[in-house]
Amino acid sequence: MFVVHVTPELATVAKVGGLADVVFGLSRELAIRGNHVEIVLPKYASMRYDQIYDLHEVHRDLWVPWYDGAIHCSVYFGFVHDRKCFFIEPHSGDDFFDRPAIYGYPDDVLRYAFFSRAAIEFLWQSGKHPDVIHCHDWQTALLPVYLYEFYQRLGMTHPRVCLTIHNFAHQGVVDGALLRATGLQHPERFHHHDRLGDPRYPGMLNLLKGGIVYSNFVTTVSPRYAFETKDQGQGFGLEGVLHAHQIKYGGVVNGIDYDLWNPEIDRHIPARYGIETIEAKYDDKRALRQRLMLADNEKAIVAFIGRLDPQKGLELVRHAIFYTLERGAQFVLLGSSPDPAINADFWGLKRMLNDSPDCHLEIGFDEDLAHLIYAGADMMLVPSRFEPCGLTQMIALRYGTIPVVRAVGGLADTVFDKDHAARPLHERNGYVFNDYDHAGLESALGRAIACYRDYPDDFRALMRNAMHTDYSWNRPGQDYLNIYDYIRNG
Ligand SMILES: Nc1ncnc2c1ncn2[C@@H]1O[C@H](COP(=O)(O)OP(=O)(O)O[C@H]2O[C@H](CO)[C@@H](O)[C@H](O)[C@H]2O)[C@@H](O)[C@H]1O
Repeated sequence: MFVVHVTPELATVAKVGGLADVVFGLSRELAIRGNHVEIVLPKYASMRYDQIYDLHEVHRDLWVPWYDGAIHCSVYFGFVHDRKCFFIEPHSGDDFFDRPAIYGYPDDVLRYAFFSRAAIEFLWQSGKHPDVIHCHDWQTALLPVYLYEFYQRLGMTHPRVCLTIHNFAHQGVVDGALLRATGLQHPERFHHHDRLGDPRYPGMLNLLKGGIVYSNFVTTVSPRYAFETKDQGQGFGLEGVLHAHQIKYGGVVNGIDYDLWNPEIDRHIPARYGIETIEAKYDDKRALRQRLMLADNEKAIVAFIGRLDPQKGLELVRHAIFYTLERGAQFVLLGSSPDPAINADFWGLKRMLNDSPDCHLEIGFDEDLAHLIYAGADMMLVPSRFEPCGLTQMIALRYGTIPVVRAVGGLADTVFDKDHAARPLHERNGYVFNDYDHAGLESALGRAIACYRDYPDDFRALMRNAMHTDYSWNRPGQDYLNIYDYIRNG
């Protein structure tokens, strides 16, 4: 099968969050299973060019319709860790992707509306007829709209579209200027509530909604989040749309890339280990302490890695830092936010805790340090308000680092409480709490720290269970292939 992923992010070249990891891992899994896979993404000025092999121009003149004219683009090809990637570079005064960051600009919606158009125009002009075009999030949700409104008429009748929604909090809501820019000419048609009309803001258009309406299949990244978004008011206004299209909506838990996240071969950590050689994890713990100048003692290390976004439960993270220190453990945080106020808040906290030998907050994005933390920490905290899937708990499990999570979204589908889960003992792999408050958090984190200190054998057994859990791309890869088959034959 020929599959093209159209995406705003791809690890290891253009990563803001978990979406980048998913495209990276899933594309490899599909290729291993004998499919032809290509990836189309913007040519950002801010990409990690050192991670792209053999980058060269393949199309000098791609003209992409925009407003009343067209924007001249070039297309480059290169390999990102063996994945075949096409990078689209527009040449216009807008400098859509020639900017220091990936997101965070007032014209973000127009930038990605343009990218989606450029991506399908590129597929069309280069004569590619993939079986499936797999789009990701609001940034590429207009692609199926373009396909069915413009390109099908031109003879592009073969491809089917699968849209994966990694987060309903971001939908790409914009005013009618979008229609003029994109050539989607008939306002009454596209503003209609059956198409792109935003359910919450009258007169506005919603790209993600358009993607749901026009795609052949829509997934989100866990069954629990699929249920929460459709039936529990977590769809940020799109609950009704999901209901109307529920026949083509489902959840597939993400995998993690076991080549990248594997303590047995990880080159970012000083000591490699597996289930049988778990002792070596403590060399990584020492290395982590050395790197972050933490005291070397008998205490557990509790870690948090993630975007510092309200989604991640920042008040509970803050509370967890003090609670952890009070309970005689150490705390390590790695995170950053595009919001200066949130960063400033955590910088304030960092200054306040500067003298503690048991706490380190690292405010920034650091892939290498992330590996060392996954390996060196004993517990990984994920106290999210909502969490579509969550990758940090799955990576932590792989490294024998025990997740302490709130039972929402994908966290509820992947972590099972040591003491309370309705699961056989060998499948229990972490600590889980329900209520989004201090007592909830303490009920799980307190048990985890106490088990580490008072029942080391039990904790060790839990670590082994964690490392046995299979969250590779093996199963989700097959699930996506089944979806692709279903829509091709539908
Ligand atoms: N400061 C930092 N330095 C280094 N590495 C950092 C970092 N901050 C985060 N990371 C890394 O980025 C990834 C984040 O994964 P998450 O599951 O938290 O994704 P996110 O919420 O961004 O994405 C959304 O999409 C993903 C994928 O579908 C869903 O799992 C998730 O629930 C949804 O919110 C992890 O690999 C983590 O290690």
